[in-house]
Amino acid sequence: MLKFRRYLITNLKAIYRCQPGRLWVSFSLLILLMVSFQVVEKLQPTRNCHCELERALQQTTDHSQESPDYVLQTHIPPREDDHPYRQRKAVLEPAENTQDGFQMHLYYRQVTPRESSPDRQERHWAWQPTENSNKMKAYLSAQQLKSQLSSPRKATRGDIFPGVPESAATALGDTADGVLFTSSIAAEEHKKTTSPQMMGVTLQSPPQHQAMGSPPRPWVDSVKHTVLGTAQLLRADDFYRTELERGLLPSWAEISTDEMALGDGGQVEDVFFQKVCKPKTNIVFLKVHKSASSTVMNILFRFGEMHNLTFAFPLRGGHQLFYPHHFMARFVQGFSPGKPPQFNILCHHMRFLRPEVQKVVPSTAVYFSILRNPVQLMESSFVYYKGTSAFSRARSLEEFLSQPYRFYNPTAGDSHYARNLMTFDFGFNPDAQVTAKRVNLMLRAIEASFDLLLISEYFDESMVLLKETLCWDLDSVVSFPLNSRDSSTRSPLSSITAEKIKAWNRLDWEIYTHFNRTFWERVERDIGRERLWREVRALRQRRAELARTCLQGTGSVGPKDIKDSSLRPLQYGNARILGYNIKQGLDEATEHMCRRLVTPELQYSTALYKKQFPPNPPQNTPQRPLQKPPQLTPSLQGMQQGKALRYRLKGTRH
Ligand SMILES: Nc1ncnc2c1ncn2[C@@H]1O[C@H](COP(=O)(O)OS(=O)(=O)O)[C@@H](OP(=O)(O)O)[C@H]1O
Repeated sequence: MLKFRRYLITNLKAIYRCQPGRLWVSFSLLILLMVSFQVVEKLQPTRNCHCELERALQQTTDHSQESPDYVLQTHIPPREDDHPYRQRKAVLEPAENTQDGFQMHLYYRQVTPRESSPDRQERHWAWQPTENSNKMKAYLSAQQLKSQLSSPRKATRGDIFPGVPESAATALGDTADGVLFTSSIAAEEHKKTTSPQMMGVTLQSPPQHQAMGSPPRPWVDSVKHTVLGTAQLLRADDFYRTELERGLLPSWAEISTDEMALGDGGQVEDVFFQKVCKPKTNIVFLKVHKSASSTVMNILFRFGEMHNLTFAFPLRGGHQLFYPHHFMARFVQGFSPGKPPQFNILCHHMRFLRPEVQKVVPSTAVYFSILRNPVQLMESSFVYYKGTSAFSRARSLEEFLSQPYRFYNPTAGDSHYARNLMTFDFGFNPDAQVTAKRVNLMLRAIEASFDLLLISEYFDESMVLLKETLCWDLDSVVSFPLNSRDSSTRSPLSSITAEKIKAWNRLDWEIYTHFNRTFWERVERDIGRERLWREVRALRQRRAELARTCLQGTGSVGPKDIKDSSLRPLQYGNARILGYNIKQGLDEATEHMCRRLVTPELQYSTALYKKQFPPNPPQNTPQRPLQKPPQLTPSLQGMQQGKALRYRLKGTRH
């Protein structure tokens, strides 16, 4: 060995001594270097490589790859009798092939980043003379600044202006007649510490840019995010521990915002926050099944009605957007392909398909959805969708889970209720093979399309986060739980069953655990625990007050005990769905408010539909004979056509 080494070195030396030898060595080294680069490049994780993403996601969503029968039916014009139980068997038309192939870039938001949309332009905070302040809705007068800065309470940087980065706080101190302001350093800090969608922040943009897209409380975001790095991720059960226990939050978090009066009486809340953002009115809510989505929908209905917003209703006042088809813009009543997106709120059950949704709502829309722990979700789904092919023959959920493929046929048109229902509703293939890559792609795709994912187990916390994101007030997100089952139709689950459900719904489980984690990170970043807790408490107080004002008895009652039939929710499957009785003798305004809080989804939707599309007044001219209505299967008459059509919301003309 030693001999060989010596021999090699001697020979190499000889080679290196002559000119061609040196050239040969250099050339070899160059080749070696290039090969190394190739290898390193191959090892890099793929970033933004849409071709790769598309290929992989096509696998995730193209059902036909795994089962030739399991293809979409979106080319068939929607009919009244389209229903969840119909088989999705059809050949795709070429024009829709791309969408049904469901490529990654179609799921992602438009490639243009959010901040480059007109109302989300990235705007650095900068000095702004007071004379121009009419452009700026949120500013402190020099007087207010001085009085705040000279306050005896300012012990720490955080105490001066909660959430203001140090560089910005310095700028505040330096100014005599400037308004808000930060140095580019602060803007840089902010950039580093906020997500892309938080970047459209300004305190001095022209009014038309303030209308949307400026998330509230920019400085709070930036400081909190600085304080809690991503290394210190929160878990839900960790969340309510005090910051002292966790030792993470700065001292100013202790201060109630109520105490933070500035100068001549303006509050930080008022000065910094409430005027910075304007309520968002363009909204897409993906109504994921069995995840408290009807309660969220009620919130959207009330807000939309109160503010005269338009809803993207299913054709002819149906109650689902031809679910389980992937969403198509033409499923929406009043949609016309030539016109720009025109509806404010899209919130009926649909199977998400981003490019089609974009045709219906303006590009400024906030996209959000709500998730539920797949264990509870499946327990609920098993009872509610007991009539579906997968569940109807199983005597219990346990029996189903013991041998799922005895009952479950992935090619059945209603199979999605029995497996990975959330995955399905987000537009993906619920029967896809679970690989890390696929899961990762799916999560990234959801993240790219949705601004906010709420968690039904933390419903009140979710509502606080929602109101922050939408820049709504607390009252707008107060609700009573709707579509809840009576306890007699709930079954407790053993831990073994729970594990089986997680394994069977693995894709849903991945979605849920990921967004449960990001939910708490988001809360931490945007609100902070102290304020969250205060607002949750306020929300619960408000709900209790409303319950005392509006409801007979202590709360929800069984369907037989609901006296007003227009308030009786649809009873479905084996579930007994609870409802409410409202108090007698309320004044008109209170009755109007209370009724809306407890009106079930179908009735409310129908009433709003009639308001948006008033029926034609009767004419004297002879009517054309009505077309024979298509036949519905009995199980769907309530769902699609809406038994509720005969109901009327008191306080509306229809
Ligand atoms: N506020 C609140 N917090 C937590 N959970 C809530 C809330 N409101 C409704 N729910 C529960 O959500 C379940 C109904 O979900 P959906 O309304 O999405 O069902 S549906 O798909 O529209 O039929 C249903 O779950 P189950 O009772 O387990 O079936 C409701 O109890």
